[in-house]
Amino acid sequence: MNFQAPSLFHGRTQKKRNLKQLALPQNAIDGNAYGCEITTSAQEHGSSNENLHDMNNIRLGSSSSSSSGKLNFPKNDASNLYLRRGFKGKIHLNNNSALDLKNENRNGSNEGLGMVQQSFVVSSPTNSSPSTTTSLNHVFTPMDEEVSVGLPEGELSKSSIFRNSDSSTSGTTGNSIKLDNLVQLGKIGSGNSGTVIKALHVPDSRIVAKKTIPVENNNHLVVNQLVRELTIMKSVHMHDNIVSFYGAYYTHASNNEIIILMEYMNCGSLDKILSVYKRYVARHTSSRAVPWFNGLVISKISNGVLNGLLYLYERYKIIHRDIKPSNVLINSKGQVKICDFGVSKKLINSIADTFVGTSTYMSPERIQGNVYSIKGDVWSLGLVIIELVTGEFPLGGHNDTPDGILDLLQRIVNEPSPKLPQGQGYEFPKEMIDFVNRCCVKEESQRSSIQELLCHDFINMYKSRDKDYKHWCKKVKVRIREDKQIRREDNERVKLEQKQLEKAAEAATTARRS
Ligand SMILES: Nc1ncnc2c1ncn2[C@@H]1O[C@H](COP(=O)(O)OP(=O)(O)OP(=O)(O)O)[C@@H](O)[C@H]1O
Repeated sequence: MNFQAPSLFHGRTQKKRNLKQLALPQNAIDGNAYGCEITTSAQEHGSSNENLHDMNNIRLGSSSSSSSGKLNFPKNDASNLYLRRGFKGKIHLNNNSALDLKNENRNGSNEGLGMVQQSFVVSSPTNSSPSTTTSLNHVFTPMDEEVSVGLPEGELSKSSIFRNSDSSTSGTTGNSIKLDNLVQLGKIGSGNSGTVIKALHVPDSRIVAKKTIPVENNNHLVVNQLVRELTIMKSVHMHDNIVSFYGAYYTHASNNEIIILMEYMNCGSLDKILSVYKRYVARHTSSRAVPWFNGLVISKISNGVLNGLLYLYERYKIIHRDIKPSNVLINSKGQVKICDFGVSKKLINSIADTFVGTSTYMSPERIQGNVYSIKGDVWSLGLVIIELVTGEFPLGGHNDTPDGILDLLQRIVNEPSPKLPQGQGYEFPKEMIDFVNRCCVKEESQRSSIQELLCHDFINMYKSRDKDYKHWCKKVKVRIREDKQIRREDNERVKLEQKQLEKAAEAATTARRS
């Protein structure tokens, strides 16, 4: 493979976190479909190679003796390289070329080691043909060029919708994001309407979530309706409990798709956290795992969701209509935010299509086609809380799976209101039990309003516990990372075992033939 020494340091130093970006040209690393391998050696300044392969992150250089090691990259679009201050060494690419790495202290000494992060990009080579290019433009996987939606005359033009929100009450999101300036970091998840990936916005080192919604058959009706709804989303100013919207784009790729850029929430959605918790419990069967979703956490989540809903309604008359665990996001700063409001699901999928598995958080009045108010979202919140603390969707779990959507819908309408379980090892504060009961009232007019719930004792009793909740979020973040690592290792093990089995089968066939 041809390789030219790249301009390693892609300028920017983040002041706050002392981050620098290190960019390798796309083809600098001759990776294969499964990633690439880098050999490192740290011989100078007495740095040793810690070889801490932490997800996409590699940490180099700890304290004393010199050493070297191999680092295998999984198939990633980007990775981080952490160099301790004072680290000096070489990074050997598997094409026999080497890059010098230096991270000297200002005084050039090795004292006061501090972590400095260098990010570089290892693009998964879709086109593995060698290239000599060193242009930084080639480092970043270029996205499709955004194009006009082709709205009918008089409708919103590209410029009015396909830019990020400009100003807000609590600050500004600043410049618009260009898709070309994004580097994909990996898939976060996918839902009924599309796929969400994590991406790095290179100019300001901001991590964003990029949601792609395919629009089948160039359906202009759908596109135009989405554009109208995205316009509403764009107009929503920043709020502590609403995921910030950075922009929306319509692209002509192999298929047409709408791209929505939004704030990345680093602990993910409640459904994901619940899954991580379940796996954590399964791995710690011997020691009784402390429930993650305790009174404090549920109170803070409820408070965040209710405040977000109230803001959307009072300021914009928006009713969310789709409160469910995957639409409530958390970050390690202790923030709770709701997402996915405003984009009409019915345009993308019918109710039956959106019904996956055994859950729907729709209120009885909505199912029955009655007038739907913001209290429908209160019902959904009640179900979300029950699901978080029991680990099961309340109207369909515990080995009592409904027979399809019609059975589930009739359960919601005809069966008694869902409640928090009592006994069987469950213990909840009485305030929490009352709170959930007030959310899960089937008769809409009897159900508590958002304002009433925000004044409930269950919300007030944890008001002064922000610090504890923040601590919880940080811990959850660590557990998510551990879970990812364990699952990655498990996958690798399974792959290896499969390979070994295939080899053994091949050897047996060869032996039989001969
Ligand atoms: N801004 C974000 N930050 C971090 N993770 C996100 C963000 N937005 C979405 N996700 C994650 O991506 C997953 C997929 O989101 P998406 O909105 O496509 O579908 P969904 O909400 O799960 O289902 P549906 O399409 O039915 O609404 C979510 O479950 C969530 O875990």
